[in-house]
Amino acid sequence: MTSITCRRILLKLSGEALMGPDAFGYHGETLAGIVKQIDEVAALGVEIGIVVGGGNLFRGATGALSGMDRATADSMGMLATVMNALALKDALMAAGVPAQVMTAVTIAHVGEPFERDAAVRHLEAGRVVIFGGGTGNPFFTTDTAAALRAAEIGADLMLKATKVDGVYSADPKKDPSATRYDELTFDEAIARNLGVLDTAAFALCREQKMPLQVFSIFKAGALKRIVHGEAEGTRVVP
Ligand SMILES: Nc1ncnc2c1ncn2[C@@H]1O[C@H](COP(=O)(O)OP(=O)(O)OP(=O)(O)O)[C@@H](O)[C@H]1O
Ligand SMILES: O=c1ccn([C@@H]2O[C@H](COP(=O)(O)O)[C@@H](O)[C@H]2O)c(=O)[nH]1
Repeated sequence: MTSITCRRILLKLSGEALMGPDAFGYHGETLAGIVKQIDEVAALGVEIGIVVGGGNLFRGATGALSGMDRATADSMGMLATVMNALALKDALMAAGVPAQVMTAVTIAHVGEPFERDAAVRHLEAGRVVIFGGGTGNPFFTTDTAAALRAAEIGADLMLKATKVDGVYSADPKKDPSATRYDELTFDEAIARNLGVLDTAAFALCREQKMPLQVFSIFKAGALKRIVHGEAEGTRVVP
């Protein structure tokens, strides 16, 4: 196999991916498959930060649609991502992978409050750091939180692990004629309004010259192939 192309990565993990074929919550077998992929890469010595979404539990926009105050609904969404961070930490620890949860919203006894230097120390000590609570601010998403944490920890690469196998010309779940890109630029992704990542997250990656790889977390061994520099999903480049 080829040599490792990154030293430190930030993995944005879809919350919805954690529910596998179910309609809500966590699917044990799917979670185990994700943990296996993270373990494979951690075993190579790659430092791994993770931002996990909340789509398997709650999204603020859904709460707002049913009449909730948006900022309150977003706080609930952020708490959902903390729950996912704890579920992921538990599954990683059970598999023997050291992991630490850090939260953007302070919740005593649940995880450490996010602090950049401490996060880097955990990474250097070989712990997977799971960032819960998004950015800590309403009206944002975990995509933007991922781009932010990737920049803060000095990641070489941001990865978006999701349910589709890359960036398409349109949402492949809605348009079966959509075609997948192997590579495109941030300028192209923003100009074409490609909805796989929010525009704020695309823009932050572009500004920070942070390459992004979008891939399906359901493909066994995909994460390992990416850190070995092999083609997988779509690469978005500055
Ligand atoms: N141009 C596109 N290319 C690929 N996927 C797209 C595109 N436009 C929209 N999507 C949709 O974006 C989804 C992934 O992003 P989304 O933010 O909805 O979920 P997520 O990152 O999986 O987070 P969570 O489930 O935690 O909210 C895909 O499942 C896909 O249906
Ligand atoms: O910085 C953030 C990140 C997230 N939220 C809220 O959490 C949910 C779940 O996150 P997803 O990115 O949609 O998976 C999101 O819908 C927001 O309600 C937030 O407020 N701020």
